[in-house]
Amino acid sequence: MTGAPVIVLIGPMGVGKSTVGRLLAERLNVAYRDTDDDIVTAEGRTIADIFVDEGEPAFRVIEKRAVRTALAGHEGVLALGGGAILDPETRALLAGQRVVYLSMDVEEAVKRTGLNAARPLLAINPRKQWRELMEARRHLYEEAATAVVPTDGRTPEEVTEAALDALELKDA
Ligand SMILES: Nc1ncnc2c1ncn2[C@@H]1O[C@H](COP(=O)(O)OP(=O)(O)OP(=O)(O)O)[C@@H](O)[C@H]1O
Ligand SMILES: O=C(O)C1=C[C@@H](O)[C@@H](O)[C@H](O)C1
Ligand SMILES: [Mg+2]
Repeated sequence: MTGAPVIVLIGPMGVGKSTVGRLLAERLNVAYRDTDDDIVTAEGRTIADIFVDEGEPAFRVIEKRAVRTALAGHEGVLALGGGAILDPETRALLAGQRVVYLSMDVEEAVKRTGLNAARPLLAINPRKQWRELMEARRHLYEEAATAVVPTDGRTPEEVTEAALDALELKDA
């Protein structure tokens, strides 16, 4: 019998979920886990390859399963893929969890993600794509969040401290 993750990180591609997630895990002395990594390991191929081979809807089915498994089996810090909150069952599972939404503005997003082909949803015209994704998703991130932590102009260490403060886990 395992409990829930101590923190679930959500937010858009490149906002720093992996970077901050590892720092939070170190601070809290727990393990870090990332559902994108779980999917790559289980499938034996990259996320970009899954998108190309099977399309986004098939990826979302795989992702939903990976998120459910990780929420039930991981007690450390858990980062979800940027689009995981699109799924209503995933959002229902997040209710009652300690969820941190890491946010940033579009210019910061372009700086952090660049033109990286590993992010298939930002492969063409990343600034426009990112704006459109956020229009569709911002309210979902906000609704799922226990705490919103802006990352613009903050180092990963500062974001980590802000998240611990927001969750009142500073002395944990
Ligand atoms: N607070 C920060 N300030 C500046 N750069 C940052 C910050 N946090 C992360 N980065 C940089 O931004 C990039 C994306 O960070 P990271 O991979 O942690 O984001 P992510 O949310 O896990 O992205 P992904 O969508 O790939 O899962 C990396 O190059 C990282 O070093
Ligand atoms: O925002 C998204 O829809 C995605 C984010 C990444 O974490 C990956 O899960 C994938 O590239 C899709
Ligand atoms: Mg990541």
